[in-house]
Amino acid sequence: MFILASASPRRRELLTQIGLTFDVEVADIDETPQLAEAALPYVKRLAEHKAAAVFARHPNKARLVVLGADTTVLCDGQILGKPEDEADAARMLRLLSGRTHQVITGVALMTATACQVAAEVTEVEVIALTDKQIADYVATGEPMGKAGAYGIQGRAARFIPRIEGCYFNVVGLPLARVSAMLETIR
Ligand SMILES: Cc1cn([C@H]2C[C@H](O)[C@@H](COP(=O)(O)OP(=O)(O)OP(=O)(O)O)O2)c(=O)[nH]c1=O
Repeated sequence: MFILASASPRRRELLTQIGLTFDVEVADIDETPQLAEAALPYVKRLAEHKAAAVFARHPNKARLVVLGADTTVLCDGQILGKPEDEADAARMLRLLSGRTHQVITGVALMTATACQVAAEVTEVEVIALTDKQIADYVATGEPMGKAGAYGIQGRAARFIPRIEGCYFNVVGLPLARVSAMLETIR
């Protein structure tokens, strides 16, 4: 049995895109970074925590495979999670404006015998945004529920001239990496 431990509709769509069938269960864990925790260990810890929370719920673990993931944005040393409200979204977008940041997704694949954990980094360039562009974008509602307050797969595509690395990693799952991890257990 393969379970995606995530509430993210993007992750569901991405896994479906590569032809996988799976169940979905939401882990719902505390995503607060620890004091002075760096971004890579942070996303790996959360991915593993999400996978472990769902794994623990199942009595029959012998054939259970659970995938947990966490996406965060790192800009100028600051970890940007999902915005709390519209003002927070605008603050994040002002920070991202006119510079390159990293989108980091941690993934954890848990079975009864092992837990593989990895993190993938994609560099994302954002054009210089005007106050009006930021206000108009925030008003669409798209930033809510997304790390760094934008969706590259949505309207924010027009603010992103180039990326370096895996596109799907920015949307929420590094598909080639996840697929390679799954190959090792099949
Ligand atoms: C940067 C970026 C993030 N995102 C999304 C992917 C993730 O859903 C979200 C980051 O939040 P996460 O905490 O990684 O995931 P989630 O809360 O949506 O779901 P769960 O914790 O249950 O797995 O941001 C985009 O959709 N597009 C983007 O361009």
